[in-house]
Amino acid sequence: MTTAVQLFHSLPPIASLPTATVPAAKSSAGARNQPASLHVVCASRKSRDDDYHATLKALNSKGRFPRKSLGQHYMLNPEINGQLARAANVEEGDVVLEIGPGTGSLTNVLINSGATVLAIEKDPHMVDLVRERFETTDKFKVLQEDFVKCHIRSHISPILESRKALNVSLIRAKVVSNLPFNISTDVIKLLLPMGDIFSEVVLLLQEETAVRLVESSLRTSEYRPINVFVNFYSEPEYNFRVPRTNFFPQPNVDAAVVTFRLKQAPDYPSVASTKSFFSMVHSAFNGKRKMLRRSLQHICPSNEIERALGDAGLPTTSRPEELTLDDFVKLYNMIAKV
Ligand SMILES: C[S@@+](CC[C@H](N)C(=O)[O-])C[C@H]1O[C@@H](n2cnc3c(N)ncnc32)[C@H](O)[C@@H]1O
Repeated sequence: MTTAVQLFHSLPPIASLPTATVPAAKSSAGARNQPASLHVVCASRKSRDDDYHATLKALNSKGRFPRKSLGQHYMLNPEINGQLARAANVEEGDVVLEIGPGTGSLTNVLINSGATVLAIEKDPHMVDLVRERFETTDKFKVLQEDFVKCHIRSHISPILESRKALNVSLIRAKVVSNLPFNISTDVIKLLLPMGDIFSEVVLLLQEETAVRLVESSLRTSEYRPINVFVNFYSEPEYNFRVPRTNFFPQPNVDAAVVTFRLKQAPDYPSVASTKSFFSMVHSAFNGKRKMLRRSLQHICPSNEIERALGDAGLPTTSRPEELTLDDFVKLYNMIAKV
């Protein structure tokens, strides 16, 4: 088996690594392809922390080689970790959930920003690695669990409660993570409805996913129930693109940072039942080519659906990809029998 060290010797020296491009401030989604205002040299010459060599050294100390099945693409650029922390405005006293700390490069930045970090890591070897790395601080705890299966509320709530007992005004935690791409949709579905315990969710996602979640427009084939879901529970913002050259090993795709500012329950669109609302949205998209008056016939007769669409100011021939979140809410409130 190839070890990290063998691979390391087959890789180019740091000085020849490519340049990562990161805007200094949050950009609007539309600014994605404009020239960035700050050019950051990959594996910064100033900071050797968590650069290319340090990452390989850490992996080798445990005899580990990155596993594809665990989405192990480690961040080599400390500047991007800093940008992730800044996107969530991480500051002294914050409680941050990190999914998949890996070698702890982002964790280190979060702790140095003053946060207490709860990390959930599936790979037991990486759990050992970060546990040893941060053993001298009481601002770090790692649990060896599959995030998708763990009960995150029961882990975070006691930490927030203990803060309250100390009269600290912190009410909600933040999430900052460089995620394995293959669990990102599951993570988003789990976290976005938790606006009572999380204020911001900042994720490094596959770029295509980031664009689909934040920018998908009406009347395009990319517009899906997940877009209705994301806008129901949060205000998403595309922050910046992260070229694939910043990871080890290099993935086949670029990444991007997205911030989801979570709404709290009183700010959710008013529906009698979120469960039956999203069930209606899914039914509508199941018949993608169908008009709503047909695909939602199991909820109420088509003439009533036509009337409701008309009352909502929409054509009676509307299809799901033509409805905004507000349109779906209006339609649901007129036709659902909860
Ligand atoms: C993309 S790497 C990022 C590592 C580190 N955060 C970094 O920036 O270099 C993803 C990390 O998530 C871990 N991981 C993969 N699947 C996971 C899961 N279901 N639950 C928790 N952690 C997981 C991997 O072992 C790996 O450490």
